[in-house]
Amino acid sequence: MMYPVIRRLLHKRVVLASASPRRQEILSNAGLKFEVVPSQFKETLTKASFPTPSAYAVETAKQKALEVAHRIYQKDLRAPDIVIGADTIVVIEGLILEKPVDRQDAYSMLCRLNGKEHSVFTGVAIVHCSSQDGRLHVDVSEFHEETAVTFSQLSDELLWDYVDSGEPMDKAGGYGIQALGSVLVEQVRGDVLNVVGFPLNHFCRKMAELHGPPRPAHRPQAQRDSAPTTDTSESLSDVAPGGAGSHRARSDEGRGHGRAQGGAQGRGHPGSRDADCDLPPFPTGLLELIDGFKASKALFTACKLKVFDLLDDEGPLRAVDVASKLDISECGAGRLLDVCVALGLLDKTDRGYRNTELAGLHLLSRGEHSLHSLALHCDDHAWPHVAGLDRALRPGAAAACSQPASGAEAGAACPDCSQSPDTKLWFSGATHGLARLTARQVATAFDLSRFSSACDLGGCLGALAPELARAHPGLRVTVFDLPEAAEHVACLRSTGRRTEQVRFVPGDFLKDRLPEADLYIACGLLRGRPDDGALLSRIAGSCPPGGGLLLVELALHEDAREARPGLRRALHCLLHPRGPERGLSHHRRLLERLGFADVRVAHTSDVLDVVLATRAAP
Ligand SMILES: Cc1cn([C@H]2C[C@H](O)[C@@H](COP(=O)(O)OP(=O)(O)OP(=O)(O)O)O2)c(=O)[nH]c1=O
Repeated sequence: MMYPVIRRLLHKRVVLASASPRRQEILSNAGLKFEVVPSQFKETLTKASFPTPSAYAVETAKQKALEVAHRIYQKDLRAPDIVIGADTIVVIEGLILEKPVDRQDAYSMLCRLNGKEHSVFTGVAIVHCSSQDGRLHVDVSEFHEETAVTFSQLSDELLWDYVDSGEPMDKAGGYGIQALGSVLVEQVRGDVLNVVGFPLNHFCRKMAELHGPPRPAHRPQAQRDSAPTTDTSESLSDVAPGGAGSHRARSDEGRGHGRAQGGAQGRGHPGSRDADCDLPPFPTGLLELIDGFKASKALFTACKLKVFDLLDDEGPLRAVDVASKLDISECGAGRLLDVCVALGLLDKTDRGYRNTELAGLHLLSRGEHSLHSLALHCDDHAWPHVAGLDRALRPGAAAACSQPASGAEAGAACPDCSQSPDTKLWFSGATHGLARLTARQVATAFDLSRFSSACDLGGCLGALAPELARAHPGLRVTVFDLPEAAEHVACLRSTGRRTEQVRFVPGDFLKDRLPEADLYIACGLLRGRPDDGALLSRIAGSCPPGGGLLLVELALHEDAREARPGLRRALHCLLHPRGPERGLSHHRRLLERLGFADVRVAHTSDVLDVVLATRAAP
């Protein structure tokens, strides 16, 4: 069972700004998918300046979360959707106790708590982030939860024994109720998870309030910020009778940050029912899925018309000007531009439409991180493929692709595979922006310091080599690709990137002798290639014992429970009904058969998986 509101967050980039293993465990157990980025905020706020201890905890939680949100934004130039911060304090007789600084301090704290009741407060900050005008925009929601804990009367000896266990040191008030510290506790009133560091129940209610569809007008909204109430299941339900209008209202509240970055944001929960009118939960997420193809097509069309280029050059522009400059109808232009606004790709101002930061970064036809060609590729190749999906799934259409690959026409190696959108994608140049966006993650996915030379087969469109050189200053990188690919590497030279470590060697990795190296890199070369074993065996033949092979592939991830990677892989397989299913286990088996050992995997992003294998001694 998963809280509906947690399910709604599965497609958002959620970050927990905490190093606390307890908080991580509580949120993981609830099914939330999140990244952990511990906060570097120094907990030095002046306690006396806060009207209440809880206000101090809430402010500390907020500062923790904001520090992480700003750090991520500075690093990625992309706002995460949600950053969660928390701070737990113990309060006895008005005195705030945080983590003990040493054993004596821990003992003193425990003595204060001995035989008495105290309060544990956890302040929580939920920071919704978006990027506006090139700056991070935050919308902070906060709350606190209080739990009363009573200690038994305990002997000095027991308290010292407990201090000597080491448990108190990283915990507010010097005890951990979830472990050995439970022997100290006689009574708890309230949410015990709040004591352990995170008030999950209150968090879910708060999130339901923030992310749930508006409740029907005839049922007044319950007061949510009070202590835990008994209507938990009701308040967490997805129920929102109404129709499409209810979703619209949610977007209008300004909670649409990251609209263009995720997929369905919630799914109907068949288990919960509105007791009053016996309607099923309103399937907001499902309707978003049903409409998803229209959103994609609008984005593709705007890219094809170069709307974003035009607005970058001349914006802000009104619909009438966009229409005349692109030679489309005024009414059509207005509608397309408004859809782009709703998708978070354009802003509508008094002076006309202009690109959002997301569109400016990724949807112009030029630019280092442009995904424009990827969008065009999806429109031209993946779209017709998806449109014919029902035919491809019919019996008889599922025979495994068995034609051998030949020569350097990698994308056209097999007629069936050549029709597969993702295979073409790697070879069409459409992934240039994607390759650039992911190159750093790939280059740093593993410690490669034991290698002195690397050979990037196929060159990965010139994107990976400079990142490898940057991340591993001792590594010489050879890009081995067809002569016509030399321009990719040459153009890096003109951009002044670190290139003294990088050289280009022309050749066909399917036919020619591979340049010597102790690390071979095959980026996007295997997927859709029926003879992937033959290519890997060529590499194995050149790789010295102790040498490595770095494989980078789309959607190898086999764990369908992982929301985004799982979905990506499932969609990939669906689009390749005639291709063999090749996930991590296939590659692992193949590599081991070819004499590679210690096969390790890094899931670098939602998009790529990186595998590092070491050539065993013969
Ligand atoms: C009272 C009590 C606290 N604690 C923990 C919860 C918190 O992790 C910790 C209080 O310290 P915090 O400063 O709230 O959190 P933290 O330093 O562990 O992590 P971060 O600042 O990165 O978010 O005490 C228990 O684990 N059990 C308990 O019974």
